[in-house]
Amino acid sequence: MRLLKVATCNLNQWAMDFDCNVKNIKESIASAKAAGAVIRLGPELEITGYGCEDHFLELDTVSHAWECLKDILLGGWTDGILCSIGMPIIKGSERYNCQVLCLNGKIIMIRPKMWLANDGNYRELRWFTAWKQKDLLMDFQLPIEISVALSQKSVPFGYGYIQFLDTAVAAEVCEELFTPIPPHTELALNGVEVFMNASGSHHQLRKLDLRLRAFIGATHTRGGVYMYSNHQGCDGGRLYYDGCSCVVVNGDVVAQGSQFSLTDVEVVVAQVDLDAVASLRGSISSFQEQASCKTIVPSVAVPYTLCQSFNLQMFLSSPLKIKYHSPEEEIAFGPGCWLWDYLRRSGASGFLLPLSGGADSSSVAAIVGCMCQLVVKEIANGDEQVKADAIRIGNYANGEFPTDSKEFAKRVFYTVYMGSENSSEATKMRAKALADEIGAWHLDVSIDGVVSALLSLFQTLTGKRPRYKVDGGSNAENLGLQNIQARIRMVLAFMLASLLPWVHNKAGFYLVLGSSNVDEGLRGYLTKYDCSSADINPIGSISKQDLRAFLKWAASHLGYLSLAEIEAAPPTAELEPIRSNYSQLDEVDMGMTYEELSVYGRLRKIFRCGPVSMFKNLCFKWGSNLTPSEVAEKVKHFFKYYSINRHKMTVLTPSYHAESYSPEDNRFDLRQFLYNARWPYQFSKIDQLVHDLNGDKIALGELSEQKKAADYGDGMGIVAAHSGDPSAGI
Ligand SMILES: Nc1ncnc2c1ncn2[C@@H]1O[C@H](COP(=O)(O)OP(=O)(O)OC[C@H]2O[C@@H]([n+]3cccc(C(=O)O)c3)[C@H](O)[C@@H]2O)[C@@H](O)[C@H]1O
Ligand SMILES: Nc1ncnc2c1ncn2[C@@H]1O[C@H](COP(=O)(O)OP(=O)(O)OP(=O)(O)O)[C@@H](O)[C@H]1O
Ligand SMILES: NC(=O)CC[C@H](N)C(=O)O
Repeated sequence: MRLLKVATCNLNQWAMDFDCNVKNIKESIASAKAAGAVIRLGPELEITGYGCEDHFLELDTVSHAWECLKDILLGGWTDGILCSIGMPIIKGSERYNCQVLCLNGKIIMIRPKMWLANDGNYRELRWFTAWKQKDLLMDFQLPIEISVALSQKSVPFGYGYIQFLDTAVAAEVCEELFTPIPPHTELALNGVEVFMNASGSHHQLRKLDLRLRAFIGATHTRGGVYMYSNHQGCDGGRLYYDGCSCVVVNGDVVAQGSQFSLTDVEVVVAQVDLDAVASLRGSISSFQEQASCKTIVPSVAVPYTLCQSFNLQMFLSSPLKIKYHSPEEEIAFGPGCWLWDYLRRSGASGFLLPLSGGADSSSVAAIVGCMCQLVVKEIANGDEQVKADAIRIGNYANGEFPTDSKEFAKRVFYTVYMGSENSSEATKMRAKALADEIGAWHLDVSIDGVVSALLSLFQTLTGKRPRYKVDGGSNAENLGLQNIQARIRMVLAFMLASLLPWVHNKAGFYLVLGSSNVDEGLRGYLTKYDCSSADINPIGSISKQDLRAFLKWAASHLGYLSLAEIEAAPPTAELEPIRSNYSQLDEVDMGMTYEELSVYGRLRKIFRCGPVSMFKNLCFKWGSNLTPSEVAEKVKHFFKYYSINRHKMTVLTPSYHAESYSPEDNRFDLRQFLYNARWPYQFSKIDQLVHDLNGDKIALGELSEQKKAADYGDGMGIVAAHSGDPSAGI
């Protein structure tokens, strides 16, 4: 037997905070050593943080990373343990995203990333060059200060592996695993038994399965130990890196770290027998045949052993049942942890939420409640960092700290219901009931006085007073009157967030939380700079469908029972007067259902459909219920409003990124914001297709009743917990 103890980790790094990052790296190495591990893997670009973005272009960032690495190496941290540490490195005139492999105070190899992540949220090609010299390791002269400090002049740089006396180990960096020809295939044929994947991978609902399938696939038929390390937390942007560090042996997960956690450093250890890898490889004839004619990958020989021989002090890690969170849990915990990082790092004293008693703002309130529950739980588990942050933010004194989530919420969470003459008693009561259940400091104010003051000012200026549509007003008057309410709420929210702490003798400010969901953004069913224009928004890329499922789940699992009633109520903006024969409803106003919006959103973004191909796809999808001309009307209606309102995406509140169909304009869904909203060329093509189809419906026999229900019904909502959408990318 060749027994090997390995450690990987989830680290909560913060882009550009070198002190925080080095502290976490050292702590993870110390825990790995304490557990007896001889390999320690950390996440991609862990010294700088993954999300430095254009800071990678600054030479300072690269030189600070070297300084930190020098500190780690001179501090004896790498004595007796192979450490893979991620940082940017400039070689000649190019900058590479590298794994620096260190042992006993020396750098033994530098492995630059060969296939960069450059789609969706990723723009690595903007900052790094991909390493392309695959057939040789080059000699890299270390920067002079490092060279002097380490008494080491140069190091092998490039693609290759490390040949120890008893095994071979190689790095495969994040995206490389997900390429059509991943490096581990030929590395395995070259005898590499341990793969170290350092990653910077963000959370997306239902994505974990895609990752795990890749680790399992990499080692199931070709054998190997696959180590995965990831960041965990908000490192300064819209993404939440969701940990899940793990170790997989020959296709079995034998150690799995958390996906969502408030802990800064989590080390995951596994004890494996490398003879199990050799044995599997030896039993597969095709593996042997391909290995015998492999392309030779360069290697660095290190005369050092990593393994122990058979002994009973070291038991073997056995296969685990993989833990997946349901999408509802993902919505609670991902944004909940992201909010905590944002709060503790922003210097704010809490959150303020305009709480309408509707589904969206109530979801945000529940997520903040979940955050408070997580904080109390983590403190009870003994996390000193969470405790120190909570004491500071919650303003505790005399050795007190949070032990009850409602008590903690009262200190860090204000909710405010801002009613107008158009608000109903029902939403007002729901808002109050929910705030009480969470423990928030709740306020209830009427904004009618401010609205009428503004209208009087307008009347003095123009001599006219607008009327609602139900009272005989025009569309423009109706919209104007609605938007005054929405925008006054925004002004009031920011005023309260900055002044309420002062009223309560607390220092600092509160962050205003926004609550528009992804579908409203896509359709533009929100007022520009309304109450949803906030500092940050935890649900901005989550669909209404998923939020409703979340509310049902949260009612029982977070213990906020009033959410069940909130979920059951029809969504309404309550911006127009309620009359016996009229009450404003979202889906009527929008001219489409939230379910349909989810379908349009996915087709537009994930399947990259323009109007014509969306029409064709929907003819198949909905064709048994709708004629082509009905489908055409729906598609045109959607594209008209999408394009009229696209400008609103440019000022969207920064939101947690949770969905691959997010329309977020600033970083993710890059499109113009001035359109010809009549789409004359595309719409006339659709008209021609409708004409050619001559009113045909899709042949009914071709669709089973079950499929029809799934496609037109709730088939686009929350699906099985871990059925990742392969087309969504990883
Ligand atoms: N192409 C373009 N490029 C840049 N900016 C453009 C623009 N077209 C209009 N604009 C600007 O945008 C303004 C129109 O947008 P906006 O002010 O949003 O106004 P608008 O879209 O006309 O109205 C807001 C809609 O959101 C609905 N709503 C639903 C639910 C909740 C809430 C809420 O607020 O709580 C609101 C409300 O019922 C109404 O139908 C124009 O007055 C103009 O200033
Ligand atoms: N009466 C209100 N008091 C406080 N905030 C409000 C009020 N009405 C609306 N808002 C704020 O404006 C946002 C947008 O309103 P909108 O009606 O779209 O959402 P909602 O009421 O939370 O949910 P739903 O869309 O399910 O009705 C809300 O999420 C909320 O933050
Ligand atoms: N940092 C990366 O290479 C990201 C890879 C991949 N797109 C992921 O999300 O996991």
